[in-house]
Amino acid sequence: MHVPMHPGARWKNWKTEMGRFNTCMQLVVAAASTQSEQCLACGVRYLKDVKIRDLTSTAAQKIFQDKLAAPLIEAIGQYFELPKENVTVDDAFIVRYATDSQRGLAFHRDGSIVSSIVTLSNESDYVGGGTEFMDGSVYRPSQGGGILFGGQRLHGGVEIVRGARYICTIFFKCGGLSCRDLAVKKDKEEEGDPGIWGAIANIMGVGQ
Ligand SMILES: O=C(O)CCC(=O)C(=O)O
Ligand SMILES: [Fe+2]
Repeated sequence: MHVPMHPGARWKNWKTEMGRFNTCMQLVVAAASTQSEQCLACGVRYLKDVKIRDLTSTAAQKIFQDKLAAPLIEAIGQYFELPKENVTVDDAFIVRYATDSQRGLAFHRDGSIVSSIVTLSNESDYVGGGTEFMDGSVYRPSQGGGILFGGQRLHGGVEIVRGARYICTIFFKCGGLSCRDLAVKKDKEEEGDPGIWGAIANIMGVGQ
């Protein structure tokens, strides 16, 4: 199996592991039913992301573990030359883009060492969409296909123009190494909290 890693790569064997449509849809349905349970319990409306660890379906949890996380960790060990026994899922989500809610995602870095984005929707279910990198390349794998890339590489979600696009986004860490603290710090800065170094820079009157 050859997986080119720059700047985002299709992971070609993934389709056979997932069994395509049914398995993908099981994850989407599990996300939707988790969401409606949350609705009943607390009135919160599902709009965007459902964490894999919050999925109420144990079958869906198992699909994620067996068909996605485990084989992806193998691929990460192989292609990123990381010790696979130390690579774990830090966080993972089912994300929905739709014209009536979030259409896309601005350029950003993930709080991960390596990220994977896997298409769950059928390609005829949406127009537009895909993962874009700074060199202008856009990856739009068909249902059951995915990409792996270094989480610190700037990337964004292209806006969809029709329909709904479901993806599974997975953030991997390696041992104690994740870029989560960095990501949280950057988010805070963007929200106007300058953080300790920013505060010192402000006091001293120097820019960062
Ligand atoms: O929509 C995409 O393909 C990008 C998603 C993404 O970058 C993320 O969820 O962190
Ligand atoms: Fe991302």
